[in-house]
Amino acid sequence: MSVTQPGVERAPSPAPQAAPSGPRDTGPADDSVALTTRHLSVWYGSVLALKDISINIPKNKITALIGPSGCGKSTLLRCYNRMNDLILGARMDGEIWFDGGLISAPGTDSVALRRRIGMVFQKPNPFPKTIYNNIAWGARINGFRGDMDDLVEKSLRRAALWDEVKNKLHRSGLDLSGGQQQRLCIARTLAVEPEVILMDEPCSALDPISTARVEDLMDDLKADYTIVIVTHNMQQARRVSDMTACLMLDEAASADGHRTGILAEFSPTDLLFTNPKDKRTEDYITGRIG
Ligand SMILES: Nc1ncnc2c1ncn2[C@@H]1O[C@H](COP(=O)(O)OP(=O)(O)OP(=O)(O)O)[C@@H](O)[C@H]1O
Repeated sequence: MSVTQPGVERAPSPAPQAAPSGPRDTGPADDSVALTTRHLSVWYGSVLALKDISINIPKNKITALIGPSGCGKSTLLRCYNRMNDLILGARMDGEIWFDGGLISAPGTDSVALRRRIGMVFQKPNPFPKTIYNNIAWGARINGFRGDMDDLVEKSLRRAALWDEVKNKLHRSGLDLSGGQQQRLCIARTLAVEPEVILMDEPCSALDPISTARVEDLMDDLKADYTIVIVTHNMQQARRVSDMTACLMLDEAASADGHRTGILAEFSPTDLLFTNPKDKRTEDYITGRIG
């Protein structure tokens, strides 16, 4: 899908976006879609980082975001749980819908949103706490009042880590290997029972065996969760994802060292890698541009 929309370089007014008027708009009614992104553009200060992105992230599938460095993959990912709000000067225009709510609108409760749309980062970042408390702490501050032992075990099992740590739950999470730490972070995310899990290059710091374990886990998790993963590894995108969005640098808009990303193509992964519709996608996946 080639995306060219006139006029989108214009920076939006810093004034808050007006809430939809009239009868409450509940967004697109398609049960197979978890997140609908319409004409999303993102600025850092006056720099347009992402231009006019429209994609539907399917429910209970894995969607990969690929593309050259600086094309805005992480920026797009962070829009889905409003992590960009934490970056001074970042702002977005356009719409993101989730479960009938316009989550891109001002006034969205980003803390509540992040409970439903969790995130796993590039570098495993367990808390400097015990394995048990890595799970329990987040659940507790999110109001969990049930059987904590049960929740810890369930989350660790779901993240395929239980057998490796069940006899050392009160050792520090930092004592685990990198791959185990990443699965602990996934377990911590699962403990809050999100609906969507965003993963920003979750395997880039891991060895091939740990990577394979996380990929197997992702495949297992998609029965219950929607997953969006940023990856530089095209083989990984091919192995794990159902849909792939290939972002590209917009040559016309990227200037003075600033980079603007656009969507080149959003297709089922097997099609994108075997029969890309867009020449830029083809050039990227065949290594002609990087
Ligand atoms: N906090 C920030 N402040 C200012 N500009 C930023 C910030 N984060 C990202 N950018 C800019 O936005 C653009 C997109 O960056 P982003 O990290 O989203 O791209 P990416 O495709 O994920 O890159 P990479 O593959 O190298 O991780 C880049 O030009 C980057 O310099």
